[in-house]
Amino acid sequence: MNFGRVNPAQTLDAQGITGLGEVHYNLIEPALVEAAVTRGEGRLGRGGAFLCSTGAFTGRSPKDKFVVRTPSVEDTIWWENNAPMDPAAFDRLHADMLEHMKGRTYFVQDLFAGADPELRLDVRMVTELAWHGLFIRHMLRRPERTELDSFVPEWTVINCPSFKADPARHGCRTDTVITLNFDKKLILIANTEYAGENKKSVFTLLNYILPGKGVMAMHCSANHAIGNTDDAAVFFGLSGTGKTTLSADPSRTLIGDDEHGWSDKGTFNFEGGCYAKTINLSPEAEPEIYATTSKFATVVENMVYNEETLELDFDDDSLTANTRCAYPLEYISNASATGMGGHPKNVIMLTCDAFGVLPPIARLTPAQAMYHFLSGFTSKVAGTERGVTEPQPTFSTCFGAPFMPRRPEVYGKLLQEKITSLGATCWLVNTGWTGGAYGTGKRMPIKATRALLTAALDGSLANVTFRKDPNFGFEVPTELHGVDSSLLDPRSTWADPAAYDAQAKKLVEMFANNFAQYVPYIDADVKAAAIG
Ligand SMILES: Nc1ncnc2c1ncn2[C@@H]1O[C@H](COP(=O)(O)OP(=O)(O)O)[C@@H](O)[C@H]1O
Ligand SMILES: C=C(OP(=O)(O)O)C(=O)O
Repeated sequence: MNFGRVNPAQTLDAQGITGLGEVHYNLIEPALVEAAVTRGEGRLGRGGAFLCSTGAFTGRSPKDKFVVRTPSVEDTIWWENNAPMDPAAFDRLHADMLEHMKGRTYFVQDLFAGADPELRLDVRMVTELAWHGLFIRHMLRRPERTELDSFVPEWTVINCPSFKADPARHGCRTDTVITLNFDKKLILIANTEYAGENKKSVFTLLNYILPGKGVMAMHCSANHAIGNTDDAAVFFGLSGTGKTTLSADPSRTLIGDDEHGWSDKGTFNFEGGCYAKTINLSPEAEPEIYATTSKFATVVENMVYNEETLELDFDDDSLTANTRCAYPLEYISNASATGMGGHPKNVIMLTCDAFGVLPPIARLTPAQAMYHFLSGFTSKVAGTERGVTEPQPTFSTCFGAPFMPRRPEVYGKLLQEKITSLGATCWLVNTGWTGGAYGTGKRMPIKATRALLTAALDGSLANVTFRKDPNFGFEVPTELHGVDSSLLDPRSTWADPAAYDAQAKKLVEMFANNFAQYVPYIDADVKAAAIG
């Protein structure tokens, strides 16, 4: 065994995981890159980035996710998105995985999940792939080397892509499984190489634990004004809607790109790194993210590259449209050193509207914000979810349904309390289509989205004229210097305004049908803000 830095009383043997071959504890980046290359998991790219392809397993599927039906969580889990698994089936899966793991090499990373020392979770990630170890070392928060001597993992995640589950024996739906057991404080991941599962499983866990402590857990990015942590903003959004792109704003300090908590003290990142989409990434529109793809140890996942020159092809989606790079936060020049900010002054909900109906930005009342938060109207974009090859309109509650194990109203009420008591301004931002639906219109120009967000965050947008939208009831700016005014009125961007009206009417009906499920659980003001 190769004992790297680890508390000797906390080896895997001490945790009852015995019989493995080599175990590498807490290797640092150069050693992980070397191990991954030596083991043939991928190759060194430009600048020392690590290039890997995960073949068939390039995305997530909601079918893979489970929470074990234990008495401690049964009444509080939202089974719809996290299917129940029988504890006995979990035990069989655990035993079979450990048997399969015998004699094989594993990589252990002991990490913190949560920048706030009072709320963080000490997590041990056990990965079969060296590059998964590298990925999660970028993505979670790295303890100081000295802190490892006393590190005691509270939760353990075992990720073994070479193990295939058996639905009949393990109580799952396919041979891929991601399952959380709150009694055993153990997460098992099998038969997927998608690196995103490593981070999203820990996210799901925190999304369960933190609301129990009165802390709002959010699928959002966050930043704050330079030199003023109190001027913070959060950007909710399902995968591919622009959390990473829009939070990496050179005029603001980046807190994080994907997972945050909102406590009595303010905002804090769960993570220590970013996981950006790289499909069609351009150095002009996103220079900082582009630059990370050739930095040392950045994990470049599923991108096609020239075998000789190692040049990355940003436009090639032949492996998947879910091409990614994972890098530590400090690779973005103006990232926060603490991962913490004040209470958000602005709450932004990013929606990728594939119908091309919603305006590029709208101001919401707190009740409208709650309505849109619970509705979560957006699109699944190509690639992240297996089988989704073009934008697929969806209502993903809390803008992150796959990761929210409690009932949506739990998150909704926490958010509503914070928005109303702290007086945050709320916005809905369409980063999806304009000028027509997907197929006829075009994607909202990033430049326009950025200009509108800059004006919303610096307060100047509040000074322009707003109109009330006849379909959705929210307020829409009619002009902003530097943004083509016609973009602000989506109806005028369509070649056929009558077709716009018909599509808007359909969307209003979709909102109403979807929202019926929340009506029994919500307050009168949110009911009054309902559309349709
Ligand atoms: N108007 C827009 N706003 C934000 N992103 C856009 C826009 N138009 C196109 N994009 C693209 O959409 C993708 C957004 O991905 P990303 O920011 O990683 O999403 P998330 O972090 O929410 O998963 C990027 O590839 C970005 O280039
Ligand atoms: C990593 C994912 O999402 P995001 O793009 O929001 O980070 C995911 O959904 O697998």
